[in-house]
Amino acid sequence: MTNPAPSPLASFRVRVTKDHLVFSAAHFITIGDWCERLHGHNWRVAAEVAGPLDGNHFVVDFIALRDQLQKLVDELDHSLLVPMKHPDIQVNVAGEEVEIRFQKRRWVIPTDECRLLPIAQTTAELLAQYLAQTLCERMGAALKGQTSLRLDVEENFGQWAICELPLAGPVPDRLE
Ligand SMILES: Nc1nc2c(c(=O)[nH]1)N=C([C@H](O)[C@H](O)COP(=O)(O)OP(=O)(O)OP(=O)(O)O)CN2
Repeated sequence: MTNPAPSPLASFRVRVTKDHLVFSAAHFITIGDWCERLHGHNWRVAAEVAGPLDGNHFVVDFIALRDQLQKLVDELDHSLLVPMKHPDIQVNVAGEEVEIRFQKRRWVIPTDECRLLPIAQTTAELLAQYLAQTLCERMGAALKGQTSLRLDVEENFGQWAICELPLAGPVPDRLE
C-alpha cells in the first residue's frame, strides 16, 4: 500500500466547541413594532478558522483560539446584553445604572450587569458577528494569512446563527 502524496488541493479548517463555551445572558429584541419581554438563553458558541497550514502544521493553535473565545464568552456571562445601535431603543448610562427605553417601556439595570454592545439588535446573527469581529481583533497576528473565521451562536437548542468573516483582503467596517 502506498501513502498518498500530500495534495495541493487539500484544504484545512479547525473548529473549537466545548461544553464551557457557553454564556448565560438576558436580552430582548424588537420585531417590527413589537418588543419581546426580557428573557434569557444559554448561548453556545463555536469558532472555526480556515486557511493554509503554518510552520507547525496548524491552521491556528486550538488552544489560542479556545482561550480567546472563552474570555469573550466569560465577559458576556450573567449579564443583560444591550444593543447600543438600535434606532428605537434609547440607552442612557448614568453612573451605576443603565436606563433602557423602548416606546412606553423602561428598564433600569445596574451598569456592571449590562454589556453595552455596538450592535443594532441582540439577535443571534449580530451576536455572532460581534463575537467574530472581536475574536478576530484579539487573535491579531495569529490569524495572519488565514482565509476565514466562522463564528456559530446557538440561541436555543438547534437554533444556530452563523457569521463568516473573510480574513484576506480589506477588513470590513466594524459592525456597520
Ligand atoms: N433568525 C433569528 N430568529 C429569531 C431570533 C434570532 O436571534 N435570529 N431571535 C428570536 C427571539 O430572540 C426569541 O427569544 C428566540 O427564543 P426562543 O426561546 O427560541 O423563542 P420561543 O418563543 O420559541 O421560546 P420557547 O421557550 O422555545 O417556546 C426569535 N427569532
